[in-house]
Amino acid sequence: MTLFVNRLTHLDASLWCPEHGLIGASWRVDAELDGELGADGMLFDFGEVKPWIKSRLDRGVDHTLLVPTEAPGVNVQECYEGLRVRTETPYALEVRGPRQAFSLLPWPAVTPQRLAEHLDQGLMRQPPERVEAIRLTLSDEPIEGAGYRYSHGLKRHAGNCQRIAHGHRSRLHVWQNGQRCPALEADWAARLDARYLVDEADVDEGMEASWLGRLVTSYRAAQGYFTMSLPRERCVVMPTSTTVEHIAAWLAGEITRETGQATRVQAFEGIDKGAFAEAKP
Ligand SMILES: Nc1nc2c(c(=O)[nH]1)N=C([C@H](O)[C@H](O)COP(=O)(O)OP(=O)(O)OP(=O)(O)O)CN2
Repeated sequence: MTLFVNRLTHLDASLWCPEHGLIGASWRVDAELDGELGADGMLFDFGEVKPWIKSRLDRGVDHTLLVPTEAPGVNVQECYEGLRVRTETPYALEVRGPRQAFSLLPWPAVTPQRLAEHLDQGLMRQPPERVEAIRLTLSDEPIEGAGYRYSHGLKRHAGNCQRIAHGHRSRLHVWQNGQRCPALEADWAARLDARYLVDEADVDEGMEASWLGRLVTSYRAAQGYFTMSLPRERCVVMPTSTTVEHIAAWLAGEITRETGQATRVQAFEGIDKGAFAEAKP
């Protein structure tokens, strides 16, 4: 017998892509489970499937930086903070932070298919009674218009959003005069795609970093000390923290300033949630 649970949860993470560098990802998680029925006529109570899988994903890869350790130029070392990840191509990045902020994956590149198989194997190490196999499917939300894949860290968040390099793949909706503005949406999504969004308060303004065209950001949060260095051109510095409320307000303000028109923005943080904001000239 095979049981299925669609839209079981979402996974939000960042990954190192040998082609594009640091990118945010949000995947919808669907699950299939194989096994024999028990005396109650069930394979595994739906009420238990979801918390079992979600709790393991939340304690594992969710809100981590997914590091393909066999990708060209990727180097991982233990360090005082926990782990240090360095990359070379397509650009040099260094991230340091507590061990649990990283998922080290022995592959040349992270793909949703490989990650799903890896998660299946992890879940099957301690399967519930009667479950003989599990297959997760990770899929991107279909985005018919503009979308962008950003990374960030929220140092004040009590949970895993405090990790300096986690991210999301998000829609962007913009209205002016009551009409959606696809050209503005595409323009701003392109400006934010594969970018690191950072609060200016968390930028270390060292002379050396600015001469080399790099941005260094660091902070202490409940899980430990985090620091990251990457090319300045890969970052978008905001005057506030990078909660989705602030991203929406910042976008509405910037678009209004550039176009001279009142603007309403719906910013998403991954799939199916986010914030609205409005600005006037
Ligand atoms: N009001 C806000 N709440 C939260 C924000 C935010 O910007 N505004 N941001 C975060 C984190 O950035 C986090 O990445 C979002 O994580 P999320 O997917 O919501 O995590 P959950 O585990 O809470 O949700 P599930 O999708 O159910 O796993 C957090 N909160």
